[in-house]
Amino acid sequence: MLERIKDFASHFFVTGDPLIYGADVSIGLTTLAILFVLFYFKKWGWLWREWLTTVDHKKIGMMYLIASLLMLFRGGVDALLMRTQLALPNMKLLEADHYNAIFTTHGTIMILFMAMPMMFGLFNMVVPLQIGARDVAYPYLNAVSFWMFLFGAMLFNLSFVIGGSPDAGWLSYPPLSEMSHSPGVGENFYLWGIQISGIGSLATGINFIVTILKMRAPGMKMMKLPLFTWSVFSSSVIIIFAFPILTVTLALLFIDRFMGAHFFTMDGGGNPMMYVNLIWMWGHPEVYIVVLPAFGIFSEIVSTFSRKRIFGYKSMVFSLMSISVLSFFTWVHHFFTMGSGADVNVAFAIATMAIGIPTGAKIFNWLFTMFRGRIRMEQPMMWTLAFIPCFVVGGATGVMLAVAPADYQYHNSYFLIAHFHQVLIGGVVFGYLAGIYYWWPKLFGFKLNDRLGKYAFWLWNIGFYVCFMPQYALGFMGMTRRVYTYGWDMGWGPLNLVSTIGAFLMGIGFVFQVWQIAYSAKYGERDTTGDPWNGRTLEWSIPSPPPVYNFAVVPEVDERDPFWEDKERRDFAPAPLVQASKLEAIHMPRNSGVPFIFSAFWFVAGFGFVFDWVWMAFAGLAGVAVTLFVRSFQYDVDYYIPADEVRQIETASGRAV
Ligand code: HEA
Ligand code: HEM
Ligand SMILES: [Cu+2]
Repeated sequence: MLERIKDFASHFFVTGDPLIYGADVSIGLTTLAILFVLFYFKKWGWLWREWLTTVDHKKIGMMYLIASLLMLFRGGVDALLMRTQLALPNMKLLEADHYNAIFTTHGTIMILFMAMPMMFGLFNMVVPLQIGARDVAYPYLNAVSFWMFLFGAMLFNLSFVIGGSPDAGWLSYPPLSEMSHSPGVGENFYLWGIQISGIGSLATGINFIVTILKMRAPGMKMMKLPLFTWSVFSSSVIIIFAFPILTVTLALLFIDRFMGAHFFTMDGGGNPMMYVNLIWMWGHPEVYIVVLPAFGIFSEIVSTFSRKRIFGYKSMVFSLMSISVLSFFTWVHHFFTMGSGADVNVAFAIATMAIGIPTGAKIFNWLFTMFRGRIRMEQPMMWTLAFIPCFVVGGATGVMLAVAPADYQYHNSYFLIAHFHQVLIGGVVFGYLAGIYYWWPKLFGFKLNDRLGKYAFWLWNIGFYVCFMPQYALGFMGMTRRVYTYGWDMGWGPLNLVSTIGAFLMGIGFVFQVWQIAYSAKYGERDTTGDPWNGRTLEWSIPSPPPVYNFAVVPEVDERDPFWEDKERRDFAPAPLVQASKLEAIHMPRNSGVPFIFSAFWFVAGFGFVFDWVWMAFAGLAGVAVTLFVRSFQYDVDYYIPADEVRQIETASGRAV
């Protein structure tokens, strides 16, 4: 036992880097402060009843949002550390090893623990409201998904405090990620953190497909769905086909590492190229998983703020679905240079370029929607307008990369780094931010302050171009990705300095947004109407924030943009009130603590596997089994909100008499 404790303690002192000690101490102090507040104000019961056991899609959505903003902060600090190190030649801020760890955690966190949960947050906050449902199809599974994500993310982040971070890149190619080259525990944290949260993502994909197919309000045919909901559907379709590949790939790598198998090592008959193929069969679709919902958000916003129906609805749906199919046929473009041969490369190059066609169709549809519209420049619309040119340039450089012979030149250079940040920031981050600004008043009941938002907007936008445009040039000048420093003689100094300045501008933009949220919570304009933007879809027909059951009476739908059509029919006069006596009791899912405990046991099991403590891993797995067993005997999983209570809530919000 003593040996074990010593072994464990040694993990705290692996690197001897003052930066890490500093961060460890501040994490420790913050944790203590949070615990102190919870004890002091006796908030444990509240936390457990209202949040940890909730199955309400709105609350789960908010928790995803908070977690993803924290992860954006961590990923952003990583980014600024790297940019500071690269600002000048021969900088001494980070060691080579430390730099490797930072780009690995930055990339992994930004895609898997920032973009994915922010996206799931938006799915949860919006989809049931848009389709006139009272929750998702499987509210309990939804809670399982969230806690699996959160515990997976915590496990991954824990690597920073105990044991050392993974450092083999965000996709962890073997042989570098094999035991022979990465004997530390960092890779194990990577494998288990992603594995646990990945199961949650898969379950979310299934949940939303069923929700969209089965929970729509009467009359809402598939071709009448709001486009955001369509984009969630297309993204979920990719999830259910792509995430199982990830799960299997990481499991095989774990078996290599844990049991000395040879799936991906040359000795013993394995093949690292197999890993590269498998991981990109998930990795490429993954980038469309995160960008399609952003496209859906832009469609809603463009139409609302141009006060017009979306141009080309059917082609929008068709392009979403064709991108989700095409996204499975392009993965080889990530390794054109790894010897597939000219014929294979050509096939994948053409498939890759083909994605430009449906994407282009969407861009033109947005432009045509705005054409002759009465455009209102509110915050969501500003981010949408900023997205269009940014994404077109980022997409066009993607098409340049897709030219296989030319990719021999661009591959793994800063040209590539600039391409993917341009589509990820200009597309995904701008899109989700637009969505957050748009739906914030619905969920929280107040608007986010305009003035602070505009500062943030301009800082992000100017910062973006200042940061990433020079990187295209640096790529041509021969600067490769994943280098931790360079000499004066390379001539890369000035452009790198400019790039770093841009990165800090974006960082300041983020600070403004945090301030904006805090400020608006106190002083923000309250939304008393439920329809702050003159919206078109069902979520705007109910109060902000919506009552637990969302819709007191499930709406009947007969056309697209149902709420808008309804408003037009009554010439924008106030909606007629419901007769309180007609309101009925509402059937709802009951809260449960099992998803939290179940996922916590996965965390314990993952932690055990990370340190090779088999006793702990099996204890965790036993806990998982026991919670499943207990759950299977819980029959009391739902309840009715009495009609009287529904009447009370609806009369109080002025919707019923
Ligand atoms: C949200 C994320 C996202 C998105 C949307 C895209 C979109 C695209 N990407 Fe990108 N890509 C990444 C994220 C993304 N990518 C990441 C993270 C990597 C690197 C991973 C790593 O190595 O670590 C990468 C790497 C990458 C490579 C590998 C290069 C290399 O390693 O050497 C290639 C090569 O083909 C490529 C191509 C494309 C193409 C053709 C598109 C297309 O979908 C773009 C389509 C859009 C347009 C074309 C613009 C709009 C269209 C019009 C206005 C119509 C008219 C235009 C034409 C017909 C050309 N990407
Ligand atoms: C604030 C803006 C950002 C800055 C300044 C930034 C900066 C960087 C830097 C310096 C690198 C390492 C380059 C290298 O040495 O190879 C990098 C890599 C990466 N970034 Fe970002 N980034 C930002 C935002 C994002 C976002 C929002 C995402 C995803 C949604 C993202 C995803 C990635 C990925 C996947 C990698 C590759 C990691 C790897 O090579 O393993 N970044 N970024
Ligand atoms: Cu790709």
